[in-house]
Amino acid sequence: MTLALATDDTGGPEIFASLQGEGPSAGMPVAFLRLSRCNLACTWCDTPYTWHFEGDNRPHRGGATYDRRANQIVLPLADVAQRIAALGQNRLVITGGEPLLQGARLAELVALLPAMMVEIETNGTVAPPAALDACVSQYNVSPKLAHSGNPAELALIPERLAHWGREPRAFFKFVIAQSDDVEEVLALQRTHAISPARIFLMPEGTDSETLRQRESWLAPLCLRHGFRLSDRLHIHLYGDTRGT
Ligand SMILES: C[S@@+](CC[C@H](N)C(=O)[O-])C[C@H]1O[C@@H](n2cnc3c(N)ncnc32)[C@H](O)[C@@H]1O
Ligand SMILES: Nc1nc2[nH]cc(C(=O)O)c2c(=O)[nH]1
Ligand code: SF4
Ligand SMILES: [Mg+2]
Repeated sequence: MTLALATDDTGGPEIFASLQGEGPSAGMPVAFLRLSRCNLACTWCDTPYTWHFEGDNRPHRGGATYDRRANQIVLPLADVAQRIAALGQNRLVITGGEPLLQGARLAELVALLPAMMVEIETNGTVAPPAALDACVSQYNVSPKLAHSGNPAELALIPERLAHWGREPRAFFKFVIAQSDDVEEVLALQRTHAISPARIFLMPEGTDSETLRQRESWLAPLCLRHGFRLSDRLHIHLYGDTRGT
């Protein structure tokens, strides 16, 4: 059994140690595993190399294209597990791309790992299989608002959002580019009765200046609505660089 992984700048698998830069565990030292492929196509995605493969025009869900010859690495689960264990961390963040597209294989991967907390970054559109769900400590769910450019019927699936709303291990992390985007968050919060303490607003941006500027108007909005603010620590520390 194998996993399809994103590659770093050297062409190797994107498995690395870093500080979690976003959400409830920000600042924690963790191991990262970045998988390839996504079912959405956010206009501002900071990892388009995981899904926007060139050289093929076959249609793919969300308007992206999919190329079997793409720059992704397919590795046996045992090799992935060995590389993660070698990082010596006690917490693993699995991201992508959309990692739950390979959910069944992830369950097999976790079974090969030393005991670790497992955190999943997801766009919230794909259900985790029960075998994986049983090993997950935390879900960081980032539903995509209109400004992401995805059709709402693909990005905001009501029964999926209702599931995450009921899931106590799930935190919501909304990417915000303009203050108007928060109206959509408030509507989703009301519909799914989500406590504001489980909602993070995070500025869209891949450089410190943009993040700081957007945080200047996001902070008062968080105060007004009881939401939490997420910075993007890794951007300040390392810039928009693969493998960090
Ligand atoms: C690259 S995504 C991978 C996981 C999953 N596909 C998702 O969207 O949650 C990881 C996180 O980065 C966020 N993100 C991606 N591009 C961003 C950008 N330009 N500015 C701020 N956050 C961004 C996503 O919303 C998500 O929370
Ligand atoms: N340091 C760091 N923290 C992160 N938190 C979520 C990330 C992601 O891309 O899912 C990410 C990332 O790419 N790097
Ligand atoms: S859902 Fe996540 S990986 Fe997919 S395009 Fe959007 S931000 Fe990128
Ligand atoms: Mg990232």
